[in-house]
Amino acid sequence: MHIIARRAAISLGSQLVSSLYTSRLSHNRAFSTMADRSSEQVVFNKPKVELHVHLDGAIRVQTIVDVAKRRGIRLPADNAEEMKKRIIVEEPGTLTSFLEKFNEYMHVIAGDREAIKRIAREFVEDKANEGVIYVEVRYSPHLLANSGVEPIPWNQEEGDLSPDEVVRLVNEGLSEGEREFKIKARSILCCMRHMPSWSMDVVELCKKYKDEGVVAIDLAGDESLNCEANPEHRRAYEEAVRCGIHRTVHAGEVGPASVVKEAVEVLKAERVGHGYNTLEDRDLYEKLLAQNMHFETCPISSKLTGACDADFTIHPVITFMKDQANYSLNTDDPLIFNSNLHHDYNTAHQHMGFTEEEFKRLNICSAQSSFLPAEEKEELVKTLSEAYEMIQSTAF
Ligand SMILES: O=c1[nH]cnc2c1ncn2[C@@H]1O[C@H](CO)[C@@H](O)[C@H]1O
Repeated sequence: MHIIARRAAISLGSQLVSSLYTSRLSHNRAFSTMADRSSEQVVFNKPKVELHVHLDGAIRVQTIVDVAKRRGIRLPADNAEEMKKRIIVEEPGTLTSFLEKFNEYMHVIAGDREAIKRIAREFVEDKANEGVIYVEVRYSPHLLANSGVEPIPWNQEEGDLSPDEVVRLVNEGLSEGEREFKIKARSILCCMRHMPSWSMDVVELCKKYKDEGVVAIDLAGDESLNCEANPEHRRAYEEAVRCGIHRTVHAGEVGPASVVKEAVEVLKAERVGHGYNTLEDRDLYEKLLAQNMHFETCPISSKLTGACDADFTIHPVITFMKDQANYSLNTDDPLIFNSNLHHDYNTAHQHMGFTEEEFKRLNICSAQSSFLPAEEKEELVKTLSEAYEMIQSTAF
């Protein structure tokens, strides 16, 4: 009964999505994520899976402006268009300079219960509008809290919103969005490379909320400054393994292949966030290909963070595609990249030679590599296969 209901929800989601779509994004839809890509073609107008996107990098600019007004927080710009100009990265830079962009707005959202729930709900709406039927969204509960976290982030005054309550609020917002927009959303909790003292807390939160939508642990942040995982991160990942918590790690985005090797061999990552520099170590790459390791790639992000060459025609994801590797296409931080998932797919199509068949294949790979329980994963794969007309749908 439960499974049928879930399945109905997913199929309804895909029907809804396809019925809403034309080959071009409507202005409203594009505006809802503040990415003015209204004239952009939609090359893959089919249900999709997204596995690597940061909640705090996927907030609507309008929401930041609204919340700042309500809370009486002064922003350097008081309208969305001006604020957007301050936040977005338009030219390739570095991962370090990109990460500084979070300083522009995180103090507005952090510590505010209504805002946190709102960004989670709106996130699901935006993903539904991009044709995503299953998404795993990640964030650091500590970076949205203002109590029970040391140091308190974003120069906030101490308040009473703990990382634990942040997770509950995000879960509520995501669940509301799921019910309203008929797609499935799960979350991944991030440890931060520069804050090893938070990592044991993060794994405890993953354990506590395992049955309420939290599916995995991640390690995010600037790997260029922290090439080797701190022992506290290692301990958190050991605990995750011990308790059956799924694991992904940002590695080989800007750091060398050795970070990927450590992620897989020491931290026991089941998926690699980005992973482009794996290609620098042929043996490692071949080993990971043989293991069917999943790479969560983010083309637009990789250009703007300077992780990869700005010339998309020589992008590492082309090698993944040619080798028929197991990888996904993702937005990473659509707010800061002024982007959306269609833009990543369009780029892959226009500059990297991606075909409709490859889009289908990589989405099936993504579903298979999701952190859903086996039964739900099977349902997701089946829903995609049917939508892609890869198997006959069987009537009950
Ligand atoms: O591309 C990325 N690489 C590494 N860290 C990132 C990236 N995008 C966002 N974050 C970091 O992850 C935190 C939790 O969501 C964000 O606050 C940001 O610091």
